[in-house]
Amino acid sequence: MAGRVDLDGNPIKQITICMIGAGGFIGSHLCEKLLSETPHKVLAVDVYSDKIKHLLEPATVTWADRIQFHRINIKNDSRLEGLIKMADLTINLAAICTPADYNTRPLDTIYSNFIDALPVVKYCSENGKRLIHFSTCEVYGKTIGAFLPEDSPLRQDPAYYVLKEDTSPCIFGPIEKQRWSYACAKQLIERLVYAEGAENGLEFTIVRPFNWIGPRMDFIPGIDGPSEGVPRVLACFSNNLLRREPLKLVDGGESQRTFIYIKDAIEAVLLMIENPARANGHIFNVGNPNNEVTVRQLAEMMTKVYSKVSGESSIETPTIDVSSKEFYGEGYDDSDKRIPDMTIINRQLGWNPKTSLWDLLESTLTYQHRTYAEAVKQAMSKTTAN
Ligand SMILES: NC(=O)c1ccc[n+]([C@@H]2O[C@H](COP(=O)([O-])OP(=O)(O)OC[C@H]3O[C@@H](n4cnc5c(N)ncnc54)[C@H](O)[C@@H]3O)[C@@H](O)[C@H]2O)c1
Ligand SMILES: O=c1ccn([C@@H]2O[C@H](COP(=O)(O)OP(=O)(O)O[C@H]3OC[C@@H](O)[C@H](O)[C@H]3O)[C@@H](O)[C@H]2O)c(=O)[nH]1
Repeated sequence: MAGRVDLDGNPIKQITICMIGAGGFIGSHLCEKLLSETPHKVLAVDVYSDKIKHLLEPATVTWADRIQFHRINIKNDSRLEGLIKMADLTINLAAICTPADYNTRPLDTIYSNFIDALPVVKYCSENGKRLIHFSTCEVYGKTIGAFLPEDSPLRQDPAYYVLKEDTSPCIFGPIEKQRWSYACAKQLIERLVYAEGAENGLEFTIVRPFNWIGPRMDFIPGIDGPSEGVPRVLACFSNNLLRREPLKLVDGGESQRTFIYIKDAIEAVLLMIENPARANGHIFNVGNPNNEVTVRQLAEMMTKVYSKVSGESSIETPTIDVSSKEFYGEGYDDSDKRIPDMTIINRQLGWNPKTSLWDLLESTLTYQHRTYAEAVKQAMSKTTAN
């Protein structure tokens, strides 16, 4: 760790980071990276700590003095301001961010993504502290191309679908499509952070993750989360594969996504943390434009990869179609296509993703199989016995 320098060759000083939502998927990987590869200190804030338990158990770690866990619900805890004051940088990851919640729990979604984030922005601004705020690629909503006629040749033109931080509009559906409650709340908090920068000099960076995936994402229903819960697509499909049941394709699985390996994405976040002069005042897309698939193609690839890593043949009918109303309920809608433009992050931080979709699925599904296969088998045999 000695002699670490930033992108401009200046020595990197040790800092203290208040990480809110540190116990989640992204937070757990970021904590791991900071503790194992940097000298920085982490004040980890979350209501859960299961995903960072391995980093907190003193017997196993050499960095025990560099991480503190604070079990705090940021909705209503006066200790939050004190922690932000103690830190040089605050990273806010806390949010309700699973699509199954957006249309079924729109109030919780809006409160979590906007109202609960307000004090964090305010405390950073008032105390002159730097903030890295996690937004989402969902703020782009649908592409302009989605509104062109099906047979329009312009649909092939990147100008109509590549998503650019400084020029693309945010296109959401009508209010009754409550899917957009999340995107809209995230958009408003982005505008607030940006305005605090413009009017009060807040030093900020906004991150727009494009489908980061990998180990520890969400939960497997009935194993380490509620049996009726609906996680994001990686965990939904992993659950189906573990239980040897067909993967459910919502509305034909035609939506397109670009998936990035969590470990590649975390490299980008570390560059933002350690290069404030290059990251402050910017909004960054963080994704892998080379890993685009339809959800149907994702299902097919995950089926093949899971077969390889588990040694089990795939089932006869690997996928089934299901309507969004049946799967998510009333008010669901979808982003059609999400390709991040990489100009700004390339220019400011010289960062590029590395891992192909096949490779990231292979390591992630190996993890899923090792972590869950036995527990799923036991849970299923119990259900059959009953
Ligand atoms: N994973 C992705 O691909 C992705 C994509 C776009 C945006 N994001 C954004 O990145 C951030 C982190 O996402 P993630 O995938 O790690 O999600 P996650 O659900 O795994 O992590 C969020 C964490 O925040 C905590 N949290 C929520 N409300 C809290 C509160 N009131 N007080 C304290 N802790 C609270 C949760 O307990 C959880 O551990 C979110 O803001 C999300 O919107 C993620
Ligand atoms: O079992 C499933 C689950 C999901 N899907 C589909 O797979 C696609 C991806 O679904 P995900 O659950 O990963 O969620 P989305 O990509 O729509 O949104 C996510 O993207 C960015 C983040 O802000 C959030 O983490 C989340 O909103 C959607 O089209 C969804 O309808 C299925 O076809 N079957």
